[in-house]
Amino acid sequence: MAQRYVMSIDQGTTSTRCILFDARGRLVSVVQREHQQYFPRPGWVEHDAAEIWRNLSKIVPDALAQAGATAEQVVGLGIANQRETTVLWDRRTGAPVGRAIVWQDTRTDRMIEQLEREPGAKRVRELCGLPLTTYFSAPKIRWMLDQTPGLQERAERGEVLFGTIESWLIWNLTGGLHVTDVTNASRTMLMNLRTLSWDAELLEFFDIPRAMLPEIRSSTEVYGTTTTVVPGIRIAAALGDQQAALFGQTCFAPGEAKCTYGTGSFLLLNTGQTPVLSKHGMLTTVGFKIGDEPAVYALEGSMAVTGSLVQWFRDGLELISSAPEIETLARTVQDNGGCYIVPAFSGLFAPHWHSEARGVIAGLTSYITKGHLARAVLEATGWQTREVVDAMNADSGLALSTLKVDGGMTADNLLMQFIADVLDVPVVRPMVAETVSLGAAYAAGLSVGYWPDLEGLRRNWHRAGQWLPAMAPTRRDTEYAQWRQAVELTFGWMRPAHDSRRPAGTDLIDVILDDHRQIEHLLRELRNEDTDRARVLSELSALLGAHFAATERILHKRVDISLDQDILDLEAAVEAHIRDEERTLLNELRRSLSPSDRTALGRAFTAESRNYAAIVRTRPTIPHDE
Ligand SMILES: Nc1ncnc2c1ncn2[C@@H]1O[C@H](COP(=O)(O)OP(=O)(O)O)[C@@H](O)[C@H]1O
Ligand SMILES: O=P(O)(O)OC[C@H](O)CO
Repeated sequence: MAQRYVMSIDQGTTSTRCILFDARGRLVSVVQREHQQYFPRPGWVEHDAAEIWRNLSKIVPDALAQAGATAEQVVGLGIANQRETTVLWDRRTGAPVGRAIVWQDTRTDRMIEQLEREPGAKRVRELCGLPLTTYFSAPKIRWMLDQTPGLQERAERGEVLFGTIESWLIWNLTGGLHVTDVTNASRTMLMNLRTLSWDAELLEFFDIPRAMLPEIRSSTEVYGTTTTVVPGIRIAAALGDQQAALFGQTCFAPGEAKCTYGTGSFLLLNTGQTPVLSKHGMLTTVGFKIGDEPAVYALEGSMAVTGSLVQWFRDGLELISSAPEIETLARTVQDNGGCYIVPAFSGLFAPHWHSEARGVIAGLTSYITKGHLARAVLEATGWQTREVVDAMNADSGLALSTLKVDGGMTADNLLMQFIADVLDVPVVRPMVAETVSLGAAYAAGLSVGYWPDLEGLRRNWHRAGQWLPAMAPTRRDTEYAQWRQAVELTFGWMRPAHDSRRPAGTDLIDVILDDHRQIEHLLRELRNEDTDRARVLSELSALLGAHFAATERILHKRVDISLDQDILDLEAAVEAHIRDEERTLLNELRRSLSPSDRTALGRAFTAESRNYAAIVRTRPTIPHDE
């Protein structure tokens, strides 16, 4: 009989991998393709979902060809994917709406500041287990719906669909099945952690139409069969990549944990069948759900920037030409020379969750060489792990006794030793380093009966590397204190919009767009019956007055909108003003103004708004309609 395989796809932040595994969990073939990273503005990160799909279409047949196998020999396909990254697409044509917004993207930081002030903000974490930050899908969806006129209405009619990457890939592979798995759904901020279904309160909070959302399914079940690329393969599992790694590391029992060190790093602890809400900055997430069995939950400590700091050292600073060279360079010195790098490139994730933080290099003196910087880069991953483990221990009431690791950075011995040193526990690495792919394969294999049970999978786990702690406690404590001091320096760098502390040099177009988004937000708030209308009307009145005054004085454009009119008429007039300005005036300004003019006018516009706010506090406000 012909050999049978499980196929897994790992759609990661930087590349997509297709791997065939045999029954003993051994790799039979591996094909990988990178996709382009788009950084259109500081803090923005985008992917082209169509490119990711094209890459997948190439690597799947290539992986089969490399193994000399046919589709009939594949018992099932498991998909693991970068989580949270948000794709919108047209149900009819299947074309993505703009680029996908990647999990690292911080463009919604101001929106988050505003949402935090909303009455329902406190409930969000209780319902979905996640803090309000730029990281998750809901604010990204909201941002996309706000950007394109008419998109919200189309989403309400179900003409525009949302999915995380596995959902997008399954849609394409099956010719239109719109599903997501429960682990990915648990990263959107829209799923209720206990009912495992979309939550009405959360949908209303973010104003996201239910019609655009996929159906939530288990992590292991046959969703459908591929109809394209290589037709006839059962899609038998899907998991977020970090949950897939938890599965691949066979952390099936409560108390078992792993940390995957890739672009970012993610430590997950299996907490069993009850969700544990963190008091120390961990996320509560779904670990996996096997068929009809109850879901298994996890606590997660997410570190946004770890391997990507090494990439920045290589590509941004050009101090090394390949990632492994960082270890060689770091070994040219004995220690970090007092230098710390806190890579808050996407704000700070666990356990701090400061969307407005930005990175620092602290402790610079003329003594510091690129060797010290290389050490500081690696140590940043170690210290971030320490912060996460401390928080995890505090939440679970247990002390982690060993850390199972995997991912690209585990090739770095100096780093692995440093992690063992700062955690003061052994660090162990399994034989198969491709744990994400292996986890997706395990889940798919279980789903179709290729592997009978979890115990059999456990027996496949073999230790390949171990690092034991060797750092003196006093050194550990002193350096940890310095790290924490450096972390504090990153807080509060980016200020929210409409905060009087907004930096004076803000770009004009951004200032106007910020005003528009804030005005729309207040109008939306007015439609909410539970809202404090008097407060919102007074905020809206102040903002409209300041915005119109600045538009007239700085842009010399007359605004014929009276604040003294019925709220419905005012709403229509304001919406027309926003539409008109964004279609015409802003594009003209983009074409005609130089960057320095934009900054100067942005400063003037902000100053004029503030001036108005200061002198017109007693001017008439929008009339109450009750
Ligand atoms: N020897 C090394 N030392 C430190 N970092 C490394 C080393 N080798 C690879 N990396 C980092 O690991 C990351 C790649 O790991 P991988 O698990 O493939 O990531 P992902 O799945 O997130 O794409 C890159 O960010 C790279 O900079
Ligand atoms: O694709 P990776 O390995 O960088 O993982 C990304 C995470 O899933 C983001 O939450």
